[in-house]
Amino acid sequence: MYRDRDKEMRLRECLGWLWKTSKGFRLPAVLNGLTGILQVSVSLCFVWVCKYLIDIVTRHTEASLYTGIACLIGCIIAQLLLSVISTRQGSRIEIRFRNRLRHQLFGRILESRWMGREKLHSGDMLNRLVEDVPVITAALCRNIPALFATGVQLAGALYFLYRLDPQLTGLLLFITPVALLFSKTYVRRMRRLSREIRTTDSQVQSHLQEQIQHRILIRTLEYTEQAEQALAGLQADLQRKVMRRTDFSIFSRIMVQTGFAAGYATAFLWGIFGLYDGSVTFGMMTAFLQLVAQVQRPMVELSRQIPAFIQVFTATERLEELSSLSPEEQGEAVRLQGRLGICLKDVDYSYPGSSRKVLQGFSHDFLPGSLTAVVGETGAGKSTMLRLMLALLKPDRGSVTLYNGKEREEVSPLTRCNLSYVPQGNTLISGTIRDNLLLGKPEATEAELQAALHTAVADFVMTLPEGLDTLCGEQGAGLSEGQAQRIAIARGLLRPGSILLLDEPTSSLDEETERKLLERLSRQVQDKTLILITHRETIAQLCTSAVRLHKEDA
Ligand SMILES: Nc1ncnc2c1ncn2[C@@H]1O[C@H](COP(=O)(O)OP(=O)(O)OP(=O)(O)O)[C@@H](O)[C@H]1O
Repeated sequence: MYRDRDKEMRLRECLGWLWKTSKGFRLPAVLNGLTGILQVSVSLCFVWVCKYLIDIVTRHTEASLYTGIACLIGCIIAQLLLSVISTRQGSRIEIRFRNRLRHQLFGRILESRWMGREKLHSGDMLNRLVEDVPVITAALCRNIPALFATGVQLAGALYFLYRLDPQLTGLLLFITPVALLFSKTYVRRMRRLSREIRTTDSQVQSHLQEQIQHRILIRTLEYTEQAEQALAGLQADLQRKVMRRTDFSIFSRIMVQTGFAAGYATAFLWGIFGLYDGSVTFGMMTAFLQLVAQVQRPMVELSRQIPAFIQVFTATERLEELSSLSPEEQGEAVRLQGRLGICLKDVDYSYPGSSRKVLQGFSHDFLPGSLTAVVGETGAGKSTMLRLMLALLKPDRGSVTLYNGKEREEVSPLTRCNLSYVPQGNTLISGTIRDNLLLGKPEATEAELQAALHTAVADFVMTLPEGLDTLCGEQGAGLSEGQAQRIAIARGLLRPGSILLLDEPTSSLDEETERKLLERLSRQVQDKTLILITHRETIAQLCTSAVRLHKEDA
């Protein structure tokens, strides 16, 4: 009982989501459906004109043969034109809808709240954007409008056939077991199989993405063979599941198509005997055969489309999960003027699902214009503290406040514009060094770029043959760790925020470069408040103050 109710609810939710998501594309899709209906009407006219012409030439009807031929040519031209219009129109709506949906979901992923850990693997998210979005858009822009046209074609052909021979129509309907495809058991089983396939497909993509991204590491760990074996295992699982669904749909389709074949044979024999005893004209016989094809084509189409429609529900569930990722607070950025301080007061924080308090009753006031070193053993909560300042995480208790001489503002995603963050490790993106720097300040001048590079002790960039236009690969490939780190610091310096957060900025630098960096930062960045995480006491001593975090604080 419960499972049924649950499923029905989910189905309704899926339809609701599809309805909401297709806003702005429903009217064009309906218009495309109408073009399809028009196409169907013309093809039924064509059948009627054929019968009419044959009846004229076999002297069963008296009328103008030339008018009939003109109508026949008219039908053929109209069919061609409508087919061109509907294909063009369909693909235009579909690509626009696909782009919009992907754009919306991409935005939602980028804006979603981060709880210290991603809910879904990035490969899985990518798989949903690449594979599930087209399933939805094809269904809404092409398959559903085509389904309406198919329904009209079926109804029209059945009506026409009924007018010619009610008994044959009844017999055809009885023989075709299309209802099988609508049965609850069929739909339920198909949905389960589709869901399993999509989940495994995501696992394959996640595996591929992760192993390709870390292929050098994989090679150095001599893990290549195992990585390939793991892929083979996942792919074998995917293949098994796909074949299970294929076998199931072949079985259902064979049942339906056997009915169709029997229907065609029945209509043919019916006509033959009718012709023999004179109750059927040649025109009627031609119409019979054409109409049976017109009834069968939509039914075969329907039986082919149903598994695709069931996949729409699986895709909807997967995309709905992306679109329901809760977004961060949206609104106008709150920028505070002048030098800023940031004050943490009685802050407690534990990551979701963990009882361990990473910070407990932590208080410190990072004064405006100060240069503070945050030191502490690994795992003491240094990076967590920066994440709280950036409002990526929210304290369980206590407050984190930004202030200047006049205003105080609790940190939120809207105050993030006041902070500039240089995370640990290599964070360069593929493109030129200039592209990377401009991420910090898109309108920065050449002089500003060079000044930032100088402060970050990254003057080496200007000595490279291509200078600022030197290309670097993903994650700064082509540069040393220490070079990439300094370019990332220069990018952070360009950002307009008044507080600069540096998470272990000197981990890949030699002592001399490290000292130079610190000197330049303290001399040339006097309008900013600097907070830097370090493991080195020598660096801490160069700062104006130091905060020490201990694991036992937890
Ligand atoms: N996303 C997360 N989910 C759950 N626990 C986490 C998460 N990130 C960090 N932790 C835990 O929180 C604690 C503090 O981590 P944090 O990264 O803040 O330490 P850290 O002092 O910056 O360490 P390090 O010097 O090694 O960078 C650690 O025990 C870590 O296991």
